[in-house]
Amino acid sequence: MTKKTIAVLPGDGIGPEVTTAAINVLETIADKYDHHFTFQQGWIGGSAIDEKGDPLPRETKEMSAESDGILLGAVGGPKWDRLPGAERPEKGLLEIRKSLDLYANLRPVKAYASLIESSPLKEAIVANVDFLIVRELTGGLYFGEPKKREDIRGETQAIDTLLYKASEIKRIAERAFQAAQLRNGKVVSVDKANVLESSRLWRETVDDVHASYPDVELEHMLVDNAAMQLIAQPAAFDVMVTENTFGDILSDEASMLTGSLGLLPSASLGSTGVGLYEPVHGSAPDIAGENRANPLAAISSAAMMVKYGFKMEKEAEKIETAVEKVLADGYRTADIAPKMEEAVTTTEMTDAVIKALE
Ligand SMILES: NC(=O)c1ccc[n+]([C@@H]2O[C@H](COP(=O)([O-])OP(=O)(O)OC[C@H]3O[C@@H](n4cnc5c(N)ncnc54)[C@H](O)[C@@H]3O)[C@@H](O)[C@H]2O)c1
Ligand SMILES: CC(C)[C@H](C(=O)O)[C@@H](O)C(=O)O
Ligand SMILES: [Mg+2]
Repeated sequence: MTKKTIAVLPGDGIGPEVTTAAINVLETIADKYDHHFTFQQGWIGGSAIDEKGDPLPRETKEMSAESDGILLGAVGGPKWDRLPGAERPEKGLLEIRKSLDLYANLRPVKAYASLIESSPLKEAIVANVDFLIVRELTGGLYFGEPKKREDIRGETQAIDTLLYKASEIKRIAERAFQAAQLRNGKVVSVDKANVLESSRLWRETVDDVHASYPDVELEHMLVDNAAMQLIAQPAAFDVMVTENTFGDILSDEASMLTGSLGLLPSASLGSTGVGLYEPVHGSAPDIAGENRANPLAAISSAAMMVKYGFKMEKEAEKIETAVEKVLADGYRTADIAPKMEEAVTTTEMTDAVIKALE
């Protein structure tokens, strides 16, 4: 019996609904394969501000650091939108990523065959889409200093700093080349090297790292072109590596190649051993509390946890196959349902996945 302690940080909006779904799936897996998973809940985001006065309370940070893996829902919502940057729910998420040095955010983008075949969404969904976005997660505009507002001659101005050290670029490039070696051997590095100094360093560093991976093909692409190529020929991508902000935007764009943002999982990995697993989507305040959210992104994030965090390959595959099966069987939450009246709820979709695991 393998024992694992999982820190569960549901957060805000649909976060609690989709993390509950993922926990139910993980409990089924534990029963089936004779593992023992202990779940410890912690506050993060807006609900943590309300309960503890801090978007990342110390106890959440400590519990997460000591866990074997962190399962996160989403943070944020209109209730906290007017708070200053340093006090916002999103600050809790950025702080946990930074404090655990989770610099490599893996965001797989894969179209399910059954969604292409059986859904009127088929024009949006593109066959053969199967690539991995490797997003740098602890640098760039999100963290660079100075980051502040100031009054200059009676006018307010705001500064964010896009800063990258060569060492930060090197380690994420290494992750991308290694991922490509396990896939189809092709990396596209996305930057804005025609304008940004940080991107010119990015490009040079990626080229330097590439010298150690001669078996991997490398192409550099400007981010505006990449945004277009993702739509024009998405099946041509294998691994895309990019900086924090570009990766955030391009992954939401890429989600629509699969039909919905509610399908995309992610793993944030770093140097400390503990990983954080969360859907790419946010707290979806427009559907929160309605049992309408698609839980598959969170469930697939749980699959990434058992695969990357616990090295349980067959358990991960079991979850992935169950997700494929429920889609092939026609289960559709509202975001992917051809007709609203045919949509299943979050809990019905979760129950279908659990049934498919048995
Ligand atoms: N990792 C995170 O915690 C995270 C990620 C993105 C946004 N956010 C936060 O979430 C809040 C809302 O942001 P937003 O509205 O721009 O983005 P969002 O991702 O929450 O929602 C965008 C759209 O996608 C839909 N959607 C998202 N997830 C879905 C799911 N699982 N099933 C069905 N539909 C889904 C929503 O209903 C909405 O229409 C903001 O406060 C933002 O900062 C948090
Ligand atoms: C909520 C926000 C800070 C976060 C990000 O930009 O990293 C989110 O959009 C994501 O994609 O995880
Ligand atoms: Mg995002």
